[in-house]
Amino acid sequence: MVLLELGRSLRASLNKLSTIGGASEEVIAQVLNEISRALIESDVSVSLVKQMKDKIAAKISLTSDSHVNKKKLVQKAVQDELVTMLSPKTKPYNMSRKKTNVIMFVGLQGAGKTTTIAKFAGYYARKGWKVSMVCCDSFRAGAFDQLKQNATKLRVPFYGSYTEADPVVIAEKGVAQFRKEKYEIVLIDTSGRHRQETGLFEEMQEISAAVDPDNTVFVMDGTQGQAVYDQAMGFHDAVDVGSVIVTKLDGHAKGGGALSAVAATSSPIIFLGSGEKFDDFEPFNAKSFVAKLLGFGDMRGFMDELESVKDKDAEKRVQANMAKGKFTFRDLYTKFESMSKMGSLSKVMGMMPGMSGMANMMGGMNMDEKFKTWKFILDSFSDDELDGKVDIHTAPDRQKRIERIARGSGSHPAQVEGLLQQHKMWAGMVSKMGKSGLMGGVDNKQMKHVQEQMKRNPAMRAKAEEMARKQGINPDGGLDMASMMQGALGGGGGGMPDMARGVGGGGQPDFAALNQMMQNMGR
Ligand SMILES: Nc1nc2c(ncn2[C@@H]2O[C@H](COP(=O)(O)OP(=O)(O)OP(=O)(O)O)[C@@H](O)[C@H]2O)c(=O)[nH]1
Repeated sequence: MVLLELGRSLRASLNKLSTIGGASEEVIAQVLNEISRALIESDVSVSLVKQMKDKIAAKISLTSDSHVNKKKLVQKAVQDELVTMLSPKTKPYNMSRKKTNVIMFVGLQGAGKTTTIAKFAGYYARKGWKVSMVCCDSFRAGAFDQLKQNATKLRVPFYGSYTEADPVVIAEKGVAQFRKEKYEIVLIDTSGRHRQETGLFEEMQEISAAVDPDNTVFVMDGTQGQAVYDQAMGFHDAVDVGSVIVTKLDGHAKGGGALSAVAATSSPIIFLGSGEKFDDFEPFNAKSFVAKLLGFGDMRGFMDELESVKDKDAEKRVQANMAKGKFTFRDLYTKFESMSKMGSLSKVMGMMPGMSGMANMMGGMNMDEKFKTWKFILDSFSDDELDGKVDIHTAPDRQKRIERIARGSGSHPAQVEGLLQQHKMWAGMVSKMGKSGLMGGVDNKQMKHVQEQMKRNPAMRAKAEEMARKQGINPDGGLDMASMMQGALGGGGGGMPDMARGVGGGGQPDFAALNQMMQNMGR
């Protein structure tokens, strides 16, 4: 995830609250100082950090009740203040599937516009939108070739010209063509300049007047930290900037400053770029971002993402199977497909409670490659094997089948064996949960009942919070308890596949405790 260093420092500071026996005044002061230092190192303005620290300290001192868990209080206050600091005041443009959404990208030279357009195109194309690109950068030789190359890789149609020098003409023609062909998204790449100069702004204004974009996205280089504030304001004043994408946040020390500075301009940040690859791109939402930064996972973001990419019919089949305690190889394939549509695996894992640390730890280890290999392997299964009509785990000709699958998928039999072992583990978990009735999910009425019960019964709530923590879910992470339970249980309402906890050998869910709890809740 982006801002690895900052996240690590913040988490390490907050963890001190439990490791240095209790949360005395001194420990809290020390933690707040460390948090402030980490933010300043990430180039967040000193006065902003000071304001934030004062607010957190005030919130903590207001609570005189000695029974209140101070660690929780500090965590919640830090989380809330970071969210406030990073929350842009304006709402971003919401794309509609019923029209052609024309989106113009502007920014200084080298900020990453062309790369970002490709990432943006890939992100929406994966979700099934009809996306196209227009290259109006006639200033930089090679810009059209770069866009063309990206578009070809992504299999997205593009428009541009080697001979036409007027970017306005290119923009008009390109947009007209894709409107006629009923594309849902047209992305316009404009040229950048070294500095904010009149020529750049005039050209942007002319293109804008010619194509009347639904949204103008300002792409800015996050490595400049706080300094981006002036740049953002400059563009904001020159063209009607509707949203911002901050790039190059991969491990860069000044990322925190760039984000807080953009938020201070009231422009909504919509995506963050964190590398040169198309997958190094994630939607920005202050709450989810902070939850991930502090290592709490982002269940809501995960659920929203999963919801937006999944094949509804296939997921229904998986849910029905899982409710019966069944988990076939085809179900596994469906889960892989949904997850790979969400982007790189390390990103997906970063969204899962309790998994963000592991995603970071994985660092160089390429889980995405492993995932891809597993998909190729599953592609070489027969229909009967995928649907469990032939149980490959127990088939008398198991070894022969493994060898056939390995040949078909260009992999090693040991890799096929590895996948079989993983499947066995996940299927075992699903079977246990199916038997205990937990995989059927929890409907809204039951959820309401649970919520009511929790309100009336603090002991039950405390137990639920403890349970959620055991499942790696942060009860203070902005989710209500009922949704958290749903997350913890997996499956319910088409939520998180419980197998997620098994990826990479994570802990097993606490079935006994879950069962006990559901019984307590009157199920
Ligand atoms: N590390 C990193 N590099 C990035 C990111 N986004 C873009 N880049 C790199 O930044 C350089 C410039 O990116 P471009 O997309 O060509 O920038 P541009 O804004 O289109 O440039 P002009 O067309 O000259 O205005 C390229 O080498 C990209 O690979 C990012 O998020 N992280």
